Amino acid sequence: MHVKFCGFTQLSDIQTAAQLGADAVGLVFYPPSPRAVTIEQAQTLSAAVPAFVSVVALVVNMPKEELVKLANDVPFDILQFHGDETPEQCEQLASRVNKRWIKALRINVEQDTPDSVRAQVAQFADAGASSILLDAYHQAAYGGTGQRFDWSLIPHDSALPIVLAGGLDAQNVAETSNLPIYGVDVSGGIEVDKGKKDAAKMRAFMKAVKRDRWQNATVTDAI
Ligand SMILES: O=C(O)c1ccccc1N[C@@H]1O[C@H](COP(=O)(O)O)[C@@H](O)[C@H]1O
Repeated sequence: MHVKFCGFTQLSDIQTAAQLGADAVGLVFYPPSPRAVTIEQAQTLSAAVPAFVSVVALVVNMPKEELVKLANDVPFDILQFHGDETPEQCEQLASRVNKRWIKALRINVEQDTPDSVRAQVAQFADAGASSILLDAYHQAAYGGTGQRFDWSLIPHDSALPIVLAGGLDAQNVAETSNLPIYGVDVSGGIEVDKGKKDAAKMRAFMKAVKRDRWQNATVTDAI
């Protein structure tokens, strides 16, 4: 199980996340978010991330010119499109800045089914996404709402590895162990305040994921 911690604004928090073994750390480039960072903040934060930890730039409907400037100014590894971007837009924007990308789909329990989610994933797979992130739909926010969705809507035979997000924390992450997912992503569940992470919550989250991972490991996994 891979772990992404998202929404960093403070240097000590991102250093702690890396020390705890997070696979990826996310920076939010969406000004309305309470977790948004400036280019200058992002430069400082990304410079503190060691080798083998990926820096993810989360954007929401960001115009091309702004994205080009972001990619020029901030070293990051992966783009996370978390808005209304179509597969074609994601493909064009990501290729313009030469980055791998993942797309967040916001699951609406009133409308979505495993088949409709699978079909959307296939479209983003065709467009070149590396992974799909599934988050809860909220009518007033693009993400970071702390809300879960009905996990039975996660398709089993997805065309892309699935990262689960939305309302995860150290208490509930073990419940994800039998889901058909590649990783988990958390923001609010490791915070004391929006954008301010809590070292104890990050540690508890990692322990819960890794404990569960090794309890369920097969011999092949463990090699
Ligand atoms: O964190 C934000 O403020 C945010 C704003 C706009 C889009 C996405 C955002 N966060 C992402 O939302 C999911 C779930 O967050 P949570 O764990 O439920 O708080 C996660 O990918 C965040 O990175």
